[in-house]
Amino acid sequence: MPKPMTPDAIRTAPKVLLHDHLDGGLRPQTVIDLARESGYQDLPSTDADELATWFRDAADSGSLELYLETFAHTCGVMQDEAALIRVAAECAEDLAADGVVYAEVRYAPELFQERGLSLDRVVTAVQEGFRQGEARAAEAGHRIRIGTLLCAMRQNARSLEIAELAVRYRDAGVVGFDIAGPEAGYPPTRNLDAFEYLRQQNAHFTIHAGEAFGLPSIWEAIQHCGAERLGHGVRITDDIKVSDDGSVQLGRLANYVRDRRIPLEMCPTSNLQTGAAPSIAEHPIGLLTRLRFRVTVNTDNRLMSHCTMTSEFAALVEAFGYDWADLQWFTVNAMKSAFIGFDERLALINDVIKPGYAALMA
Ligand SMILES: O=c1[nH]cnc2c1ncn2[C@H]1C[C@H](O)[C@@H](CO)O1
Ligand SMILES: [Zn+2]
Repeated sequence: MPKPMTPDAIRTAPKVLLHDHLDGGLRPQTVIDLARESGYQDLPSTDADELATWFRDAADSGSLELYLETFAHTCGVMQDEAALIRVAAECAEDLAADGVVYAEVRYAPELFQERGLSLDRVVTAVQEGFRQGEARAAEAGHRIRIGTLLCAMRQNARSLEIAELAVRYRDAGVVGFDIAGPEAGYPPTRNLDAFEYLRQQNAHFTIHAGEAFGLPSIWEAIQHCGAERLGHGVRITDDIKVSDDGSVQLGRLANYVRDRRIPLEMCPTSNLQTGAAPSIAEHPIGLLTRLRFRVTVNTDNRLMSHCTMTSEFAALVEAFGYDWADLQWFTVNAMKSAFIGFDERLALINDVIKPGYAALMA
């Protein structure tokens, strides 16, 4: 008999997370502690429950630009190495306790320089934090492997410098690059020199595209910049026509994305908050999964969206009736799409993911 798909059972299932922001996943109490230690004065509350609610409500804004304003408070308290180490270590512990076995966690090093940290010190501090968190998680009986993605902020025009940083630390835990921040008005082609450099270095990158802006953003990300994956990519449905009789027609870009198996890093709850989708039940993930795009499920920002991988999976199970085989499919899709090497991905699929789901389905 398959195990009933309760949140507790889903938590025990091996999960893979490709799109999670370090500065969007702090524990509320940690934000408060770090603010006190560093003298940060601007927090809207110093009560952990109240602060958690504030982040969720403020992020529930209906626009990506307003959603992004909440990061001033998390970045505001992450301006020294001790804070970065603590946040990264807790991130690893929290993901591991949620049953995540492999995660790619991203952040923008340029946002942590308000008190003079160099980019290199930011990266080494975060890597040290992940190392500590992985070790503490292992002691608690949860194995997790974390790879890091470095983001450049679209509005800041420092992408080549950050791409070089990502390549410099590729053998020290950094597995790829991304651009994040406001999408409308900042097309990915503004960063062509960075993407060109990364391709020449055989380095991996994804691009936030098709979240707050539509098909041109996705097309540029893939065809001009060479993105291997799409952050969100929900608006690819603008190129898919569903007729009243249920028949479906894909445009050329949607066909390309599906044919090339370009991974979509979908983040359902985050999309409700920024207005990219009206509800989980109406989220494009339902259609894209039915059409067998390479869909992956992600958290984006666990603090702002008040979510975990378990709660995202549980919400999809409730809305679409997915079973364990579907959750395994999302997980294997994500593992296949990760930026670590083929041997490691294969080992995680065969030794961890498949046996984990087999036990739940038996
Ligand atoms: O969903 C998002 N779209 C674009 N940018 C985002 C999203 N979530 C977080 N960010 C930004 C805010 C963070 O400060 C930055 C790096 O993690 O990335
Ligand atoms: Zn994101």
